[in-house]
Amino acid sequence: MADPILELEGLTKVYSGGLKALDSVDLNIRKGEIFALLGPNGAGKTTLIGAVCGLVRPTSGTMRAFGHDLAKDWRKARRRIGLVPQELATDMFEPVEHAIAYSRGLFGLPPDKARLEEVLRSLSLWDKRKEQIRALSGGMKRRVLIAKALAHEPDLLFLDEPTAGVDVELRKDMWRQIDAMRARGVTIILTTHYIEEAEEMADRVGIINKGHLLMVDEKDAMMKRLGRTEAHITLAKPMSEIPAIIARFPVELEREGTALCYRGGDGTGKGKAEVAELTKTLTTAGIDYVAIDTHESSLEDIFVSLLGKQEAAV
Ligand SMILES: Nc1ncnc2c1ncn2[C@@H]1O[C@H](COP(=O)(O)OP(=O)(O)OP(=O)(O)O)[C@@H](O)[C@H]1O
Repeated sequence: MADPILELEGLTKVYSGGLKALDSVDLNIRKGEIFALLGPNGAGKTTLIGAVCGLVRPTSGTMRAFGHDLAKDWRKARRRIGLVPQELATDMFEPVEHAIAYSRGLFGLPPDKARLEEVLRSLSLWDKRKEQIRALSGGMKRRVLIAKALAHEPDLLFLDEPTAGVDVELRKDMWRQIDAMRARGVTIILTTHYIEEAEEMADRVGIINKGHLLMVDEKDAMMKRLGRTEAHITLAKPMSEIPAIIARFPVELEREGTALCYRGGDGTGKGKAEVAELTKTLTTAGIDYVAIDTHESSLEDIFVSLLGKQEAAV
């Protein structure tokens, strides 16, 4: 793999109560990518981030970041890693700019006014810099969290559920921020429940459930490999069997012969073209239909179907 900046091998975490939150996770993160870790509640996302950021002690496995073994050389690597946690654990009475300058200081970096201004401006916090954090809206507090993580100029940034509970406007704004960070060369790992978010922004996606990393792939390849087109064609008259003229299409009769269901394609638009051909064939054969409902599968469908398969396998 080109330039892995984070390498996890066999990463396992068993909490003291015996719960296995991570089960032998292998993962390489490439320089400059946006990697989305998708998984339901309790999948192990926060535990994985915590392990890399030194907040959770792994039970076994190895972690290397920027070529340093995190178990031995943690400090050197940690300087280059930023974390935007889910919740603000900071002094709410502090003015915004102090909180951010302090975060930078924690990493032993000298104060840098220009950098502070740049971070504040890029997150639209400049006008709020003198305000106490507690006086800010929820969305603005989120921005403070990001600003704190950016203050020490990390090369690898973890965002744990960056947009959970924020409104649509702010979510879009956050996406833009994340894009801008990537443009500056920051590698980004984000966890999310919002599949839309992964679909919109990520280069690669990892799906995790019950501590198992079920799949890691380029987002586009995943969509192509697992994407499907589904079309429901409501017929003018019910059928008792599939006519030979359309037997070559992947169709089934549904709703007591009143609808034809096409399931095929590969997430590249091939399915849509095939549905168009199917309807043309029906028309030519004099088979009337009254409605067509087409659905291209999304990352969400892929996610739900993968998790369903895992449930079935347990
Ligand atoms: N300190 C802890 N002690 C014991 N169990 C824990 C601890 N922290 C997390 N867990 C458990 O480990 C599992 C994974 O939790 P984790 O927070 O990593 O999941 P997550 O994917 O981040 O979930 P969410 O999306 O809800 O934040 C869960 O079953 C959780 O209850």
